[in-house]
Amino acid sequence: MAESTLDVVDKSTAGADARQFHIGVAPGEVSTVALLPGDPFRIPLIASFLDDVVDVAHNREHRTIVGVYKGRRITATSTGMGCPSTAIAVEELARVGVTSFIRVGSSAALQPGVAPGELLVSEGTLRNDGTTAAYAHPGFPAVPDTELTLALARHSERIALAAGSASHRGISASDDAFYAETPEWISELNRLGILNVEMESSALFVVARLRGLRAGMVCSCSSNLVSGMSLYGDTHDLLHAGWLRSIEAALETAVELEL
Ligand SMILES: O=P(O)(O)O[C@H]1O[C@H](CO)[C@@H](O)[C@H]1O
Ligand SMILES: O=c1cc[nH]c(=O)[nH]1
Repeated sequence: MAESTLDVVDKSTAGADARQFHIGVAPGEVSTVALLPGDPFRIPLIASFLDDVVDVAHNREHRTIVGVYKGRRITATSTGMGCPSTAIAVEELARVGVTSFIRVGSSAALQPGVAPGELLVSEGTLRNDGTTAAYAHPGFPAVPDTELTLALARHSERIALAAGSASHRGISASDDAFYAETPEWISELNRLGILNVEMESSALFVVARLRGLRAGMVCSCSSNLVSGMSLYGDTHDLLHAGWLRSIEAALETAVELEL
């Protein structure tokens, strides 16, 4: 057989020290901790908590800013929706210097008694996504950093209670297909005691673990899939208030743990 003339790229190292292809950020432009909303239009909400905000980059769904909260440099980058773009954002942010990640998202509740705008802190995620299958054995757990999660849960509860709201913690699920969440699937997740469903934490937790990074997630409840609520739009003001509380909890965690 003829010798191969291919010079196959190794993506684990290629371009690692350059301006990153998707997020458009170069090494040194960001801090060691990043807050990760899904939606780029939520970046200004995070900016409203920060001083000395600098717009770093905005490419595709990934908008990045850096600012200062209580003396600590904080980055915020939007992941876009779903595990594929989240894995890319985490990989590329790690290459430019981020070591800790806190997702501040929206998520639907799967247990009765959880209302829109309440906070949901993840203790682990059921991996119903395709992206992490490319990274790890199906039995590999998607788990956040323990110390980060305990601090995040404590700040979330304090901030939510002070606002007359509530914070919950439990196991999350990440789905790929928002509109393929059938009543049967929602019932099964509920039966397993899963607290909430969203679309990014599986990739965040698995990639972070495999790369030796720290990660956690706090979401604002957007709706409750087992309480007969079907209209997402009606809950927007409550969802928005929960986003603000989740951002404050993530920032306080970053300061306390010096992330
Ligand atoms: O509001 P974000 O953070 O994007 O999170 C949730 O909202 C999107 C679905 O509506 C998915 O990305 C899901 O995870
Ligand atoms: O996956 C998701 C995320 C938010 N809300 C849902 O109903 N499903």
